[in-house]
Amino acid sequence: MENFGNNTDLGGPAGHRLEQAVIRCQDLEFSYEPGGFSLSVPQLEISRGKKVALTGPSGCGKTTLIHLFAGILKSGSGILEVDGLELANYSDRDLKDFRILRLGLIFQQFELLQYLNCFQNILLPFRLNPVLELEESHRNSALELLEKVGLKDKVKRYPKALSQGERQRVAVCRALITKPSLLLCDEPTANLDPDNRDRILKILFDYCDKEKSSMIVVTHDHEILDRFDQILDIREILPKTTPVP
Ligand SMILES: Nc1ncnc2c1ncn2[C@@H]1O[C@H](COP(=O)(O)OP(=O)(O)OP(=O)(O)O)[C@@H](O)[C@H]1O
Repeated sequence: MENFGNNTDLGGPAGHRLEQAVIRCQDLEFSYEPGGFSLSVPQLEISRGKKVALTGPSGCGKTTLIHLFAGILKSGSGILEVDGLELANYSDRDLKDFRILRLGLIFQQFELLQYLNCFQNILLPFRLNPVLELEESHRNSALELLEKVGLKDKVKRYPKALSQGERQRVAVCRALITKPSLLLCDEPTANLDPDNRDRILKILFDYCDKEKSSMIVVTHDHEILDRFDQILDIREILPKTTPVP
C-alpha cells in the first residue's frame, strides 16, 4: 500500500500519475441504503489531463458520483480507480490523506469552517495533514489566489460575513492551494454573476493547463459547456440508475 503519510510530492509526475486514465470504473455499484437511490456504472474512463463537464437533471446522481470519485462514499462492488489508485484497497485514514494530497474538492455547500477566516480556510489542508508542511510560499499563494478571485480585501473575514458567491470563491482557492492532480468541482460557479463565473473558470482552466491536472466539473450551466474537452451526460454513463420515487 502506498504510504500517503510520506508523500509530499503533490504536483510532480510521480509513477502512479503516468496512468492514461485519471478515472476508471468497471461494474461499479453503489446505493445509499437498500431500496434507496442506487447507481451503477458499467464502464467509464476519463483520460488524464482532460477537463470534463458532468451534466444531467437534478437528482440523477452527479454529486453522488463525484463523492465516490473522492472516496467520501464507498462503492458496494466493482472497480474504481482514481489517479491510478484502486480506492477499495485503502483505509478511511488513507483516503483522507489521498483527498488532501491528490484532490482539489469544491463542494456544493463549500464546506468552509466557520471559525476560520478566509486565509485560514484556504490553508486548512495544511492543518488537516501535518505532512504537508506549511511554508511561507503557501501563505503567499493563498494571498495571490485571494487576489485572483477578487477577495484581497476580505482575507480576514469569516465565512458568515461573506456572500454565497464569495464563499464559493474561497472554496475555489482552497481547492487549488495544494496543487492537486485532480479537481472535483460540484457546481463551482452556481452562485456567481457572469463576470465572476468567467474569472473563476479561467482560474480553474489555467491551473489545469499549467499543472497538467484533470478536472471534473458538475454543472447545470449550458453556456459554459463548450469550454470543456468533454461533456458527460450522467444519463449516458449510469444506465441502471434507480431514482427514488
Ligand atoms: N445521504 C443520502 N442518503 C440517501 N439518499 C441520498 C443521499 N444523498 C443524496 N441522496 C439521493 O440520491 C439521489 C442523487 O442525489 P445527487 O445529489 O447525487 O444528485 P445530483 O444529480 O447531484 O442532483 P443536483 O443536480 O440537484 O445537485 C437523489 O435522489 C438524492 O435524494
